Amino acid sequence: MALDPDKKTEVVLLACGSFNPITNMHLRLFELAKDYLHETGKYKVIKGIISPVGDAYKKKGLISADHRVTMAKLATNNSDWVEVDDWESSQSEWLETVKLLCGSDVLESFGIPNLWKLEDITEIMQDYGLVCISRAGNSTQKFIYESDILWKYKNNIHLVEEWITNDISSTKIRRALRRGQSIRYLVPDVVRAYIEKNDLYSAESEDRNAGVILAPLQKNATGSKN
Ligand SMILES: Nc1ncnc2c1ncn2[C@@H]1O[C@H](COP(=O)(O)OP(=O)(O)OP(=O)(O)O)[C@@H](O)[C@H]1O
Ligand SMILES: O=C(O)c1ccc[n+]([C@@H]2O[C@H](COP(=O)([O-])O)[C@@H](O)[C@H]2O)c1
Repeated sequence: MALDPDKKTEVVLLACGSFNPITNMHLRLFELAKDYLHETGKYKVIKGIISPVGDAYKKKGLISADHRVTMAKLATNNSDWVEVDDWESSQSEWLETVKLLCGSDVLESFGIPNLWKLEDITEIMQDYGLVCISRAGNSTQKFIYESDILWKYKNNIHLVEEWITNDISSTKIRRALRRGQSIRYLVPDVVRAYIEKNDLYSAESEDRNAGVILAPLQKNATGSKN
């Protein structure tokens, strides 16, 4: 049977990360990627999934997965296509990522020695593809030219230039909170209320996992990775 050339490929977008806490920009990533893919005329985005990383990732300042998942769920409650999956966050071991929607800092992290397994990057690129939203100040295109593996699979990388630039990051949200500054209009109101009610971010919480080597690198150091 001949394939229908007008049939659009259905796409599920998966975003991994700490979401510590989730911000309006994380939610914008999905809208930007969906608009971009629809404008190509080839894809139909049917679902978006947010998968917060588990506590075993041990990134500095990472508060408990329970809180991070709850905030992500509150933030997506009124979305009709983006939802939160807590499977990854509830695993006792840190897990490798296999397909994704990401910001360009994550794409650039592919180049950090021993952080990602080469076979994982290859699988993501070859079998699933990647939608990358460029972050203000990042020259992602140049990075793709300079990386052999990214260059090889460049046709599977959808680079979305974010022309309404917005440099919100979770790090900046936590910093503002430590300084007693307002985070209103930077994260969804329900997330802001949850952070305040549970007094989630402080100088103490920022010190969590201080001095711990990130899980992927640690795995590598013990020889179980690569
Ligand atoms: N302003 C932004 N523009 C483009 N991508 C972003 C932006 N903020 C976050 N992302 C992307 O969202 C995903 C999840 O990010 P993560 O949870 O690490 O948040 P973050 O804001 O980057 O956190 P941190 O400040 O702690 O690094 C990653 O793919 C990251 O690149
Ligand atoms: O799969 C891997 O090898 C891998 C290596 C490094 C990072 N990751 C994922 O990338 C995400 C990075 O999140 P963050 O908050 O550190 O920017 C997080 O979801 C990690 O699990 C995944």
